[in-house]
Amino acid sequence: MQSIEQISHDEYQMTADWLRSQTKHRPQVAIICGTGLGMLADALQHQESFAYSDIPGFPVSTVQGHAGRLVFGELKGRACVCMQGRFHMYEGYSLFKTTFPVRVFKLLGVKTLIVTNAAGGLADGLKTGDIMIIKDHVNFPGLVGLNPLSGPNDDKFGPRFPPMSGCYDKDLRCLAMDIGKQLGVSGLMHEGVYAMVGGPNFESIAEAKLLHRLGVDAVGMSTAPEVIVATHCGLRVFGLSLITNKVVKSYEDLDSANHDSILEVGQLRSQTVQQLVTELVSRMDINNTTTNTAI
Ligand SMILES: O=P(O)(O)O[C@H]1O[C@H](CO)[C@@H](O)[C@H]1O
Ligand SMILES: Nc1nc2[nH]cnc2c(=O)[nH]1
Repeated sequence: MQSIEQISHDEYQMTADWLRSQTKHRPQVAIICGTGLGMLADALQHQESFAYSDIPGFPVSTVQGHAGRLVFGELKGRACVCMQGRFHMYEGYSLFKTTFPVRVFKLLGVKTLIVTNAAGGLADGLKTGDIMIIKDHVNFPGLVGLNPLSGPNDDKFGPRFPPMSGCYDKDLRCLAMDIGKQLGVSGLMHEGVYAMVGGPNFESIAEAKLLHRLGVDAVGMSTAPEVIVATHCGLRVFGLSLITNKVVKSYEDLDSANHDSILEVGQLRSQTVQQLVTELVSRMDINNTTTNTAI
């Protein structure tokens, strides 16, 4: 079990207040950039950015490909905040710390969270470079009690037992698929189930076969805790995985996953993912939220 080193409401509030005092931007959409996808923030106009190390209470990024900056700005006139770098359990952070920014975003007035990640493809139909819109997740750490909502519930954020069915907003998933068609990239686009594992090692072949048999389409080491915390506090969520590698599922396959080529695939698809997210933000119903009631 994780140690329950809970973060108080006041600590989230203090970080949100500090950010409010430093920038005039009032974001309605937050975007978390996955490994190799930090360029999503480059599309923001009228940027103001803060190194994580300068933000009170924020953890710092330790993974290559995660710049460690919070970037405020606008996408087609819509106020956004972008995390250029996320926090992972395998870095040694508690799940409360890995998800810390999500509650800060809620306190800043964000209504929609867009999560992106690099993931290994397990489904036969997924190729390297494909984009998988996340329709659901399996939170493996959560199944054994490692959950960012463990410990006393903070009712100011949401209920003790939040439902997770429907946590990836259906309207946004449909809109993303339509945008993919209009951008001429529907051949790259799929919908599927993402599984979070703890990492930092990539899967053994037996683990890969197991995940595949369980119905997992893509696997990574992030995202599910952020989505759980966002859903708990009533944020609408959209998620996408860039398939950066095919997970090795056969003892005859001599290939193996590595972080450098994962970063390269991010680079290769940067423009497409950027266009997709920009269009999604500009065309989403900005005032629509989930039915989950919270502050
Ligand atoms: O999930 P993101 O942060 O996109 O990164 C994925 O890629 C990294 C491994 O190369 C791991 O951190 C994994 O989770
Ligand atoms: N666990 C895991 N995470 C990844 N992130 C990017 N690719 C992979 C992968 O194959 N497995």
